[in-house]
Amino acid sequence: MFLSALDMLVPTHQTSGLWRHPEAQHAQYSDLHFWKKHAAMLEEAGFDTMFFADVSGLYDVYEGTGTTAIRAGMQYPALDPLLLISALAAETSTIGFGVTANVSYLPPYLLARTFATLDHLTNGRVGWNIVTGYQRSALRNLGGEDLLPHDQRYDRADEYMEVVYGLWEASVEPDAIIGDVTSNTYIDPKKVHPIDHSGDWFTVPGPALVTPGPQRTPLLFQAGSSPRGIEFAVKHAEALFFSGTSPDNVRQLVDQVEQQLQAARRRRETARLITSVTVIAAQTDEAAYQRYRDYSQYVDQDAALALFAGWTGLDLSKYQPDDVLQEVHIEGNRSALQSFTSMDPDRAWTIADLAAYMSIGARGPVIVGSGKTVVDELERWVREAGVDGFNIDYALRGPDMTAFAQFVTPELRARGHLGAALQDEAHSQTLRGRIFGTDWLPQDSTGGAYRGSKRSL
Ligand SMILES: Cc1cc2nc3c(=O)[nH]c(=O)nc-3n(C[C@H](O)[C@H](O)[C@H](O)COP(=O)(O)O)c2cc1C
Repeated sequence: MFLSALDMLVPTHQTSGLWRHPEAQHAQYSDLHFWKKHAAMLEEAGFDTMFFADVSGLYDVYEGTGTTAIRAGMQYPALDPLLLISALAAETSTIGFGVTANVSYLPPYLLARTFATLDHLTNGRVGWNIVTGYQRSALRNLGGEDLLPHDQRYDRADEYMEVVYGLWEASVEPDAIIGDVTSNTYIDPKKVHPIDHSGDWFTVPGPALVTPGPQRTPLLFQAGSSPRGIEFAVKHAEALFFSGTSPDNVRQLVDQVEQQLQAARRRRETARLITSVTVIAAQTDEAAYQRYRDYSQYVDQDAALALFAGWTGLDLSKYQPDDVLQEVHIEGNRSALQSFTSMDPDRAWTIADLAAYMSIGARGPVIVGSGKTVVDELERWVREAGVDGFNIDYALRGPDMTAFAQFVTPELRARGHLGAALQDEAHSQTLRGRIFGTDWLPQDSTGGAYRGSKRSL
């Protein structure tokens, strides 16, 4: 079972208001010592990856201002997760690091350099969560006016991928460094190639600034599940993240992905389908429910609505609590809206329902119980939704993940769901190697096909 620990370098990621809980250590998000200990604990507990979300703007749609998000520490302040990864790599040896970086804000040449650098420094343990963004607030601060229309963002992202594949797969040959003292040649210039990319959105001659790391292309994650988002994911992603309120809800996405994989002649085993769940675990079911009830006293529903408003672009402050959320055309995060509308056709979600649901764990379910109860429920999700694993979210950052390690992973291990790859010492220790058994993108993947398409300087 693929196990990822979801987090973000912010005081409040998805569960709102709990920074006020007596056990909360809300300053942890900017504390390197906390992250180092946390990474080591998650690795020991058998997690495949830490997964860092990121946004580059303020959630300022709710009431037309960012006040609620700022007050609540709702994904604000947001530190840059890319800068944390080397320190965590030094503290760990097998866990991977999925990091979000946005193609709408960072030029592909620089993003390719940053991830190639991290691939070297982590010894091949970095992954990239490819996002196109949904916040106007971010773009306004980067010299832009407005987001591109939803589907066009993915068109541009497709071309972005051509550029980075060129830089990672086709620019510098892995054996370019020859270090030949006799001929005074550190790098063989014949093995360094321009990419000469010139397209609708980008002109990048190359060559890449960094030699390929152990994975060349970092493991590719993607989480958009609108129809265009799924099309993009099937073309590029190796780990696909979903979020949905029920196994039926997520099953619809899994079915769409599986059909499209088949249509693209891509084998199902080349993708890992992962859904988000918030877990509140304890020694017994009763103790876990006690924690859940305790947490519920602290939630901040306005902050939850500010998050949803920022995702979708819908200012929910203008609705009445009894108004039913409708599927409308939006240019923001379509899968967030569809989770509570078209993907859940048997239920009419009011704004009050949404606020209550979103307050703990945002779009995903909350699983509460002992290790046995939690693993029973995770197994049910695997059976009914058809997913390969989970992005584990928390309500309280430190205590809930520690409880997961203490109560849930021993049960997962006992049932044979964890740890096989880690015990195989002969196995490659890159992230892709551990998940798929191969360090580089397969040659028949979209990115792998770029390998060997060399040009001369
Ligand atoms: C588990 C998960 C994590 C995500 N993390 C981020 C993130 O860190 N930054 C971001 O901009 N979008 C993030 N998203 C949003 C998606 O990348 C995407 O923008 C969103 O689902 C809208 O895409 P769609 O309209 O194609 O559905 C995440 C989504 C999911 C399900």
